[in-house]
Amino acid sequence: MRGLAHLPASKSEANRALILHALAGGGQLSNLSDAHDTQLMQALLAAAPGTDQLSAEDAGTVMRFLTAYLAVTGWRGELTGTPRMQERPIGVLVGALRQAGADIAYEANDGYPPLRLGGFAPGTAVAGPTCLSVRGDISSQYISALLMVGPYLPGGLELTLTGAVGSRPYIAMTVTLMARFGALCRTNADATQLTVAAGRYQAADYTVESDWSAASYWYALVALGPVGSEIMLPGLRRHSLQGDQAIAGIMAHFGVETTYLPAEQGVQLRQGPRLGGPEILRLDFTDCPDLAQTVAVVATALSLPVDMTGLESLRIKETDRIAALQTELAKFGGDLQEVEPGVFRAVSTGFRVAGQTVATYHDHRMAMAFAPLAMRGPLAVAAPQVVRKSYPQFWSELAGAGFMAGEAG
Ligand SMILES: O=C(O)C1=C[C@@H](OP(=O)(O)O)[C@@H](O)[C@H](O)C1
Ligand SMILES: C=C(OP(=O)(O)O)C(=O)O
Repeated sequence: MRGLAHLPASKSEANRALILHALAGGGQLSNLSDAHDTQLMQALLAAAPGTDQLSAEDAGTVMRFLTAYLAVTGWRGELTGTPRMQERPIGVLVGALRQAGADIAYEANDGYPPLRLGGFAPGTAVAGPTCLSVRGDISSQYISALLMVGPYLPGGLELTLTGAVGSRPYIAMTVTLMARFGALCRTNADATQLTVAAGRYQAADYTVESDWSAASYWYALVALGPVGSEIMLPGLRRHSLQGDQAIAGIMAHFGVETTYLPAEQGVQLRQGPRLGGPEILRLDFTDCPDLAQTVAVVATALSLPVDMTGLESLRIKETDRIAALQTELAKFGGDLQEVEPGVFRAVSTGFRVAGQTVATYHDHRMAMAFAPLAMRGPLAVAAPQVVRKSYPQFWSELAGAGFMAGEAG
């Protein structure tokens, strides 16, 4: 395996920075990637003033962050997405924005895109902040979207989170980036209430970090590769804003050692001894749902059973990722069953890689999570171009590392 792989920049950081930059009206953003979700956010922000028809395509962050941004900036028009996006819920966010004074209607099904935005008319005689309350167990993207427009709501925003809250590191990332652009966001002790001061963002420069979610596929390659496999990943930081940095700790269980290089040069991955542990490892993906597919594939391929929890949000992502994993793992002799409510056990039933074709369900992570199985035998990936959503160079980087990228016929 080649010694170095290039990662894309984080689409989560980039799409927040783009919204904050648009509201601030200045500053220099560096290391924006050519990932489609990032390119799309840039293109739609630029196009919005001159059009009344926008499509967020299949990009969750674009759909949710733009809904809030367009609402408070008084944009009028239709915001839609792919057929799959029209199945991904947005009712919690729309409900909150309506309460804040946004005119938003559903064009087809209640609670789902496409949306018709008809302007913003917040109350005027407000004493204190705009108080909104949202549940936190469907998508943290609603919360990030509301926080980012918080300074522009009358009196600022007091946001109460109810119930279980998933993907918390993404909320923390939002708060940190808002601070970079000069907005003050305070959190109470149990992190159920977030208060954003009214004001205006200030122009700021920001360099987007490389993407830890994308790094997870290189961790998988090292875990499944021959003894001595190693790879360097430039651009990853020890002090990351990304919750998917959790992959470093998770993959230690599968024998991948992470070394942070000096001066934030990146990380070096090396296959080493596996951490000892219980017979069946238990891992919680509540805070890092995008890592679940990578880990399910590695665990089954290595015959190291894992009980996976916190997978609830996987059903409403680019595809139903639990169903997709179950179908595709079964082709190789892997199994993912719900052994008790909310606990999915990933196990091998005689794992073998021998020319199977992986279906990808319009989901970049299905393609990239299964690709490392090439370390164990030949396989084909259907519709490989799905990777463009977050990691357009994935196949060329794999080829550079010694793999022949081949498309399924
Ligand atoms: O805010 C973000 O950048 C994201 C939040 C997560 O979504 P949920 O909050 O819906 O879990 C994650 O799965 C997605 O890829 C990116
Ligand atoms: C869930 C994802 O993206 P989004 O929700 O932004 O479409 C993802 O990239 O895994």
